[in-house]
Amino acid sequence: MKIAPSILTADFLKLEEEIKSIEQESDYLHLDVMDGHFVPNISFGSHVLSGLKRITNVPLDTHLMISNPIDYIKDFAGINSSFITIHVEANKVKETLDLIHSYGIKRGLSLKPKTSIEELKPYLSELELVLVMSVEPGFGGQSFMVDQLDKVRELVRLRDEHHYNYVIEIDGGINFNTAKLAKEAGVDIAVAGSYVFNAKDRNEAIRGIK
Ligand SMILES: O=C(CO)[C@@H](O)[C@H](O)COP(=O)(O)O
Ligand SMILES: [Fe+2]
Repeated sequence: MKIAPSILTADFLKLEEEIKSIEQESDYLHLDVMDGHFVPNISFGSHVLSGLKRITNVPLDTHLMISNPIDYIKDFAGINSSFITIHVEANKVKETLDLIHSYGIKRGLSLKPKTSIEELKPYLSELELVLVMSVEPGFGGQSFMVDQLDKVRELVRLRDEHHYNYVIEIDGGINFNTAKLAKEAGVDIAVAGSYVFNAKDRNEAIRGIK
């Protein structure tokens, strides 16, 4: 299982140093973009992220928790992210996924804990990533919702049955114990924010999860 530390819990006054402190063991850098409308919190936008590629070779994994992602895909395409993930509860899902694809970026689709997997089904054949939220989106440091692993198991089943190409990512409340459950359910990439950034030895924490 790959690990994508979320920089949401990093100290933004020394972001470069913070990224250097985890990049040795990180498979992706997970970037949580929040608009204060789709979720009750505001984080950062493409301008803040635009220099990341100059300071790290770790591939970027962008998670857009915004209501109208179509208006911002051009800006986020400019940061050179490997994946851009939008939410199925956002506006203009199909058009936005097509736009992400037109930039040669891998398309991700996420769902909130209360959203049924049925909502994803029309899009699964065209996705490179499905992101299962294991907390209510908006904040780091929440507890893992173990019932969301049923969605992971169903996504594995659907992928096998229809030969889909997506990887399965899980996001929220990942730590040493919950990562094991995620791996057993079939997760390919686990996002870990507070567990990594609050650890004394961050690379050791990531190695521990792996
Ligand atoms: O997308 C989100 C929250 O909305 C996540 O990526 C969190 O930032 C993960 O933080 P932890 O739950 O691991 O602290
Ligand atoms: Fe996230």
